[in-house]
Amino acid sequence: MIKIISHLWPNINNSPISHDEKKPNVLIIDLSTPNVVEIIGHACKTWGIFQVVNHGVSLELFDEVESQARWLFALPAEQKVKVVRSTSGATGYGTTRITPFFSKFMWHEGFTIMDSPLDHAKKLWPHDYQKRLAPHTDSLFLTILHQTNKKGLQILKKDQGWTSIAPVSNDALIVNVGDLLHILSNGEFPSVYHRVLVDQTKNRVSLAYFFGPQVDSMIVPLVSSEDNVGVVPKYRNVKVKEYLDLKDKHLEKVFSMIRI
Ligand SMILES: O=C(O)CCC(=O)C(=O)O
Ligand SMILES: [Fe+2]
Repeated sequence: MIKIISHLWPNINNSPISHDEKKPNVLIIDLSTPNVVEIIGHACKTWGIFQVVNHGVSLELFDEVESQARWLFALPAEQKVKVVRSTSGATGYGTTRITPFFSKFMWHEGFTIMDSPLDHAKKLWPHDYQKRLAPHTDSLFLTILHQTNKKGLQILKKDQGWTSIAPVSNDALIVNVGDLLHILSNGEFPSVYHRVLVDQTKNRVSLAYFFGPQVDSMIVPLVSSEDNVGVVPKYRNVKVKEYLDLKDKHLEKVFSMIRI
């Protein structure tokens, strides 16, 4: 599933939301390194988020995607709502899935593409916004993010509070662990809690690729390998669809509902 997200601001001079400038030593991983698998495993255990460089995706492709995204978001509202995502659907134009859990909508618009983005046409664009993307974990295995405005993404790091994560270069990708990998790894790779603050003076476009299994797959905590002798599963087996439905209803409480 791919989501293109935009925070487009009118030309106003409101003071920008301040961003935490702490420089975290989040791992920057060169994918051509020989022991890259171990390094990624370490990053998933310690941070749940890391950056990758030397991934083979060209800067030209990112530039092309960004200009297509800007063109898409600049379309008149009447045209965009023709592909509005239905309340139960995953694809099309609209707000984030976490929106129903917050009293205010997030100021952000997105196009999500899975099979066909041309799902249902229904006008439901909200009018009351908050100027950020609220704290959440991503639901699938891994999220791969490309951001054109380097500021805004923050993760909640134990003992450090909200910590900014900025890509090291224009073509660096940020990768973060999602809930299904958390369950699959029996909590060894915890899904990372993150949010996005938006600077009102700048447009922000981000491209998120959510990597996950088919919805009818069963997620089973991996405890049977040689390294895991004696380890008991912390979560019950759960079908992807069931997990996503539970999360839609209960958001963060979902882990406690499948915990053994
Ligand atoms: O825009 C970003 O940098 C992150 C977006 C995000 O967290 C999401 O879509 O789940
Ligand atoms: Fe996210």
